[in-house]
Amino acid sequence: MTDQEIANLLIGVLMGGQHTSAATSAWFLLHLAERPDLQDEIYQDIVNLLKSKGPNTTLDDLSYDDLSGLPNVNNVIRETLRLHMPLHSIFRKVMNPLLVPNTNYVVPKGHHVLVAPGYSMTSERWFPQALTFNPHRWDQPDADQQKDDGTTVDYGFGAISKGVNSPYLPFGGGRHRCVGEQFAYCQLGTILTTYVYNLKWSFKPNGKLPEVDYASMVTLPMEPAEIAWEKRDTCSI
Ligand code: HEM
Repeated sequence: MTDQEIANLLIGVLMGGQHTSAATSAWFLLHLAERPDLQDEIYQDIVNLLKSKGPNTTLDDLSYDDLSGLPNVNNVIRETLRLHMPLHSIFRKVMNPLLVPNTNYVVPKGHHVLVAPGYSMTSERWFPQALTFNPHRWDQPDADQQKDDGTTVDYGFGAISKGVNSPYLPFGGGRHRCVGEQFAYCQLGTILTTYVYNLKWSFKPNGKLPEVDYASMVTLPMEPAEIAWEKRDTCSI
């Protein structure tokens, strides 16, 4: 591999792996600032999980597998990614003349096409009350009305769905689908669990959910995006 290729790959992993998770964390903190009820639900889930693992269990004792026992944590991440897919545009180079379905248009070889899954992820057609932050919509595992045929493929980083015809595609689809999805859920779940177990938060007086900055490379909140913290009894930071 050349130095240029190594540098390109590192930029891909660092950009793809850091900015995306940072943006998602910012958005779930901001949405939860409006929803103390959801913070408390997650807090109660964590307390129950720690109790179930025996006396004196702390957050540090939790493992990767334990995150699957915190459904509200995963649902908050899933819902945040629905409303705020960090990479709003996905590009593909057309390798063979491409007929646009149900039309006479053909995209010539060598051109690029752009896909914006945020369109279907915020469409009423697929998600009732689409612009409302409602993690509980994911209590139904098929809330994305996945039209998947159930087949999976393993490109070397674990089996993933082959399907690209779901309206919910925050990690893209096909051959260049995100390789970091599982890592991202682990990282984001750890961040959210740590925040909720230690702190409660809300907007400052007159504060509100900020607008989206679509001009930034990943969809970040516009400034000001400030919240006020309060320590919980279980705070250890
Ligand atoms: C919330 C977190 C993340 C989101 C929403 C996300 C989203 C995406 C999307 C939309 C793509 C493009 C897929 C396509 O073109 O179809 C992608 C590709 C990629 N992601 Fe992620 N990503 C996240 C986290 C991560 C993490 C944590 C890593 C690495 C540790 C990572 C590594 C990559 C890489 C290397 C690619 C390029 C794959 C390829 O071209 O074959 N991502 N990601």
